[in-house]
Amino acid sequence: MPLTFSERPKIAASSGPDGRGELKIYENLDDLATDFADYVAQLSELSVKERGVFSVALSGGSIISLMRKLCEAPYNRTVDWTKWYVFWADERVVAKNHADSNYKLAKDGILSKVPVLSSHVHSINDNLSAEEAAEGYEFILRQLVKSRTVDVLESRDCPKFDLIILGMGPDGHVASLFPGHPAVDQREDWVTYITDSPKAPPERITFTLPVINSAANVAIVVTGEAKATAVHRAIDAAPEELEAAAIPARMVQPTDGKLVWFLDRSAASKLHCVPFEGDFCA
Ligand SMILES: O=C(O)[C@H](O)[C@@H](O)[C@H](O)[C@H](O)COP(=O)(O)O
Repeated sequence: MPLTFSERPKIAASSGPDGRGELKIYENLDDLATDFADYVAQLSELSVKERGVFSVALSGGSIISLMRKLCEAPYNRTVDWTKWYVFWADERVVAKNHADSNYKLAKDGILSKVPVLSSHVHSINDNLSAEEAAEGYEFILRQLVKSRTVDVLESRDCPKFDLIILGMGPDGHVASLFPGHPAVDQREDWVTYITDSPKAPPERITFTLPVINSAANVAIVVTGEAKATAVHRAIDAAPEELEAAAIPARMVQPTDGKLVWFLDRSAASKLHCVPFEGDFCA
């Protein structure tokens, strides 16, 4: 049996300044992946117990490989996968079997290895333009909110996912919300699109910030030295340190949900709010 959640070696677990989430920092990727699997499995169990479903939105990139432990014992047996409803916080507008597809990445990495029901996996229609794909995805979401498959944030007309899992780029983008891009300021639509992504491929659909910030839980999973500056700017840079446009990762502040950062030591190396001496394990 794996170590219990609190026994597993973390370097530090603390809360970011101004309540900007809980920080979990790990010496290595294996410890991060193990704890992350535990975190997702616990949220799934809680959501299924409370609502009978677990609605989760994935991103692309390295988070899928960091979710690999969910496909192994004990999670492949203990998680009630048939209650999962899977969405994408962002998706590239390419064919679903294209190497750039986040759907393909998740299917190959996780969904083909666990008994999630294919009818519960909601990928974009890959025969449409970016604009049409975003409209179509939002339509599906609105239907599932009506059926309460995806809960709704009472205070706002917004879907309330049980968990949204985000990666972050070295520029501080999350999902396909890039610094300075008008999509970051979209407050009406639930899903928008871009055709000029600075990260290839150019055409993508993406959840807007109101949807991300309406989630019951948001996990941002970031590893590697290349992202350390963006992690600092997102979590504990003083406002005067930031250029005009706050980076999108800093704008992830769930309305009444919980934000947790899963970081390896390299990605956390420029944080000022977490000294590395001693063990902050909770
Ligand atoms: O479609 C995408 O590209 C992603 O959703 C994007 O937001 C990704 O999560 C980050 O760029 C981090 O990617 P890495 O973890 O692979 O660096």
